[in-house]
Amino acid sequence: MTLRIGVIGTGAIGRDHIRRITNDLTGGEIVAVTDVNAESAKNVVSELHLNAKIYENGHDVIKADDVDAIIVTSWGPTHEEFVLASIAAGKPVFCEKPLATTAEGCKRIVDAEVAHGKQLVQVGFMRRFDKSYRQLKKIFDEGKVGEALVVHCAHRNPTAPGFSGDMAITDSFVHEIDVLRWLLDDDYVSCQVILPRNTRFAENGLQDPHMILLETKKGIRIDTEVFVNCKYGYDIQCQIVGETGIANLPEPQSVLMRSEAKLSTEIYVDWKDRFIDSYDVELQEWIDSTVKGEMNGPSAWDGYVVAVTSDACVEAKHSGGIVAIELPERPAFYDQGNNKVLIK
Ligand SMILES: NC(=O)c1ccc[n+]([C@@H]2O[C@H](COP(=O)([O-])OP(=O)(O)OC[C@H]3O[C@@H](n4cnc5c(N)ncnc54)[C@H](O)[C@@H]3O)[C@@H](O)[C@H]2O)c1
Ligand SMILES: O[C@H]1[C@H](O)[C@@H](O)[C@H](O)[C@@H](O)[C@H]1O
Repeated sequence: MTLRIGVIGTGAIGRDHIRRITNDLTGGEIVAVTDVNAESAKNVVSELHLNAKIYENGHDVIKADDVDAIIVTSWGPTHEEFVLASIAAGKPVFCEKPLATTAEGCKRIVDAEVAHGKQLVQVGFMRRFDKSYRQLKKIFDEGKVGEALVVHCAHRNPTAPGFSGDMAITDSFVHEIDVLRWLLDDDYVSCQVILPRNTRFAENGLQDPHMILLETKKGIRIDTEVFVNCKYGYDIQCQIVGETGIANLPEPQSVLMRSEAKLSTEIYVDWKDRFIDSYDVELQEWIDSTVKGEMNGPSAWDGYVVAVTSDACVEAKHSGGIVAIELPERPAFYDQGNNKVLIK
């Protein structure tokens, strides 16, 4: 069976997902697209040679009889509305992060999904599908470094065009919030944000870098340097310090060069290149599981937890204090074990 997919938002990542589903993946076909910028939707259809209908708006895509599942890749503030409409229509929906821009919005989605009675929502936290994170999780789960005590991370972008306010937390650090609780099988209880000396390359009054500290239920301490104008490249680091050893996130594979009196390897500069395989795996698994009527990726509950944690980090940044992270009890609905990504 081919999954007939409607895409809402044909900007950077929407177009990229359409391209991979059309050219690289199997089992899915883009049959409907829309964008508030009609020209963008038209260009995607013609440039990628899609056999897809262009709709006036997202709600018409969701309602279309020949659309089995939805991908939401519009701007963050529009996600909640389209995800709620997809649940109301009983259609599976893959929503890029953020699930909603507020924790309350994410909770409304969780409540709607629970009331619907079947998991329909997957959130686009692609690091869980990254080969290197999966290798790290496998080593950790096999007990090769013992129980985790401390985790050191870095999230570095070369530049941050369009960033303002707290986006280093709400747009970038959200990936660590998601992937670390998945990696460690734990949840957060508190956070603190330390503001180091600012780089002269930070624009629009941005603070850069941030040092973000998280404490988990099991007592693991996590420190992350989020540095979005680091200049030298796109660099994601993660090191688990365990009771019996240390496990590092593998570096992306790259040719080791001896040239001009230097031993060197390249560093990616674009997150799209660093995570290209992860997006492929993420969407292939989403298509495959959706066709089987399952939902295996990051759930609406995971999207909600990220939003609550990210709000707490923003509060901690502005207050300078340690902020408690409080979550309601996870609904039993999400305990069914079908929202765990299987490790390959
Ligand atoms: N998982 C990741 O690593 C990752 C990476 C990049 C972006 N994202 C997320 O994906 C989303 C899109 O990001 P982007 O970089 O593609 O942005 P973008 O601005 O390039 O594209 C967004 C598109 O949505 C369209 N749009 C906005 N409102 C709409 C509406 N109501 N209906 C239809 N179309 C609408 C815009 O016209 C634009 O073409 C963001 O939420 C972003 O955080 C996730
Ligand atoms: O910091 C960037 C992240 O590393 C990417 O994965 C994208 O989410 C991008 O939107 C962020 O700006």
